[in-house]
Amino acid sequence: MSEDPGSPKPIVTFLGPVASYTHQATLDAFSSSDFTLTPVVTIDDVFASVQSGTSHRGVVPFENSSNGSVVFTLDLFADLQHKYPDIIVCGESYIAVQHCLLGHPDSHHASHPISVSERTGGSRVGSGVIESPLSSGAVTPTSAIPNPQKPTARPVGDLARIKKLYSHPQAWGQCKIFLNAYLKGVERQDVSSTSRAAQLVAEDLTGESAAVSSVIAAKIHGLEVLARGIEDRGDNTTRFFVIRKRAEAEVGDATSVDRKEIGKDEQGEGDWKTLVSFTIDHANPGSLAHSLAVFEKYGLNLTSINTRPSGVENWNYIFFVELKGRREEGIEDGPVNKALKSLYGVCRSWRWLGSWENRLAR
Ligand SMILES: O=C(O)C(=O)C[C@]1(C(=O)O)C=C[C@@H](O)C=C1
Repeated sequence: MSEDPGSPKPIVTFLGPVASYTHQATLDAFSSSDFTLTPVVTIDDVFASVQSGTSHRGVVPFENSSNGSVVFTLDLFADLQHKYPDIIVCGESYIAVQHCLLGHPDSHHASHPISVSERTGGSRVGSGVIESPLSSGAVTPTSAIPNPQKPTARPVGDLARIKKLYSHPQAWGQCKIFLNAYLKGVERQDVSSTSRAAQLVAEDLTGESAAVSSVIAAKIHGLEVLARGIEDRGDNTTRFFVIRKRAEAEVGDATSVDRKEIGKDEQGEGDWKTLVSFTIDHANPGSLAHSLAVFEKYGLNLTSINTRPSGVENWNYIFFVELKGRREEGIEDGPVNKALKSLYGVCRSWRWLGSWENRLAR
């Protein structure tokens, strides 16, 4: 991007504070010399800043390879309160997520020893010796679970002093084996991001709390890495979306669209992805099948499907499909455009949520 020294750099907001994984994704997608990278507290704040035009782009987590969808983000795309009608996806970024357990050094807590009797969970001892998870209840084979999964990471010190864990809810689900083996029964507090968790632990001078966070957050907050690589799978990866505000000319829902403006797909459908949400008449047998068949009809490969509550009626849903292909503005034809036009006949409402370059195809 060319820089005019006279004009301020465009703002990109991301789920902060700094050192969150979303921050890493933002640095992957935007150069800090061309953009002002601004942390905000919640994913909602990212959407709000882009919708209001305060920021040029936003970066939000969307999906983790082992723990699935980030439901907060899906709900913001579902937009049941009609707060974010113009938000669309315009890019993606994949970040390898290696979680660490961060805390204060053991010596910090030397004057507050905790006895074994204070422990719960079987794998924690207070002597400074790390009990092997292989001998803890968490990984003992039973007839129901003859081959329990064992953590590959081991703590570098005694975790017996840890009474409270902080992290983003997505992280718990990515570190189940380690947490179950070494910190079973320890109270968990959900916070807005993993870097916020590290910040809170740094502020807690009792030394009794720990965060599931990144090694970068450890450095920034002066915390010790008590265990490294505690995620269940070595290939743990989170996908992030870059979002922007739809321009006036860009239309994309069944209620407001001028159908002539629906654009055209270019060559190389596989190099692009598109996100669409739609709702159906749940009382009508086949309405979901017919909606999905529209994509098949135009040869579009669906790569994922998600649902969230519709907010209208219990057990009614808003469906999200991701497909390979691109919708472009101002051009008449193309399979994505045709599929979207055909959706009018079969679903209740739909919304185009963006088309972007497929980073996995590079
Ligand atoms: O908490 C962070 O650091 C984030 O950027 C959020 C988030 C997520 O929501 O998935 C991002 C990556 C990890 O999967 C865990 C948490």
